[in-house]
Amino acid sequence: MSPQQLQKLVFVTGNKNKLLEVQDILKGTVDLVSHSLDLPELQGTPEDIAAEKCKIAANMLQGPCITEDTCLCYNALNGLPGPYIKWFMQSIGHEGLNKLLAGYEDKSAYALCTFALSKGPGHEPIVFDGRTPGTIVPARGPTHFGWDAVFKPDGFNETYAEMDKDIKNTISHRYRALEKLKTYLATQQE
Ligand SMILES: Nc1ncnc2c1ncn2[C@H]1C[C@H](O)[C@@H](COP(=O)(O)OP(=O)(O)OP(=O)(O)O)O1
Ligand SMILES: [Mg+2]
Repeated sequence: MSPQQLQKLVFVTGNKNKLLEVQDILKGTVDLVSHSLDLPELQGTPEDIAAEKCKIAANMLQGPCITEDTCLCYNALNGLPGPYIKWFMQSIGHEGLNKLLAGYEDKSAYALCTFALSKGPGHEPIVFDGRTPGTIVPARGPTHFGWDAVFKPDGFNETYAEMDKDIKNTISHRYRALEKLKTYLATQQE
């Protein structure tokens, strides 16, 4: 596809690292414009949170946009901390995220990414999710990106933080959700 044909999308997020990853994954397929806003997030299912966040962003921008919400879900805790991972991470850190599972044999978890796309104010957002299963481990690797250091995806020995970015970006929850978004965008262009 030539650069002129690239579809333009506005990604609203307050998180620089997320933006970098999404730019990397969509490179060559979508012309991504970023808009930094810290959007309010309701409580509820990951889908509801992502959709509502996108509605608010579309209203604020008065135009089409995408937003993303990330969850880290422990199987032993029926999916919690889930969408509240940001606050857990800020309050109890990597060690606390491990200690939460101290009373459980099952250390398995999944990373869940939910993108929402709104065609503009008044349009119901469309939601795309991606999941990567893994295990919660004591922190390993650089610690600058959230909980990446405590999540070891299944089939790998490294944590997300230790992995080569090029590999992470082909197996991550974010990559998987963006594949669905890309497929949807391609059908819109036919
Ligand atoms: N790939 C990732 N690996 C590790 N941590 C992540 C990843 N993506 C996001 N995080 C962190 C950042 C946040 O602490 C939390 C997700 O909360 P979330 O509300 O989705 O992000 P955010 O508030 O930083 O940005 P946004 O403005 O898009 O909502 O998980
Ligand atoms: Mg947020």
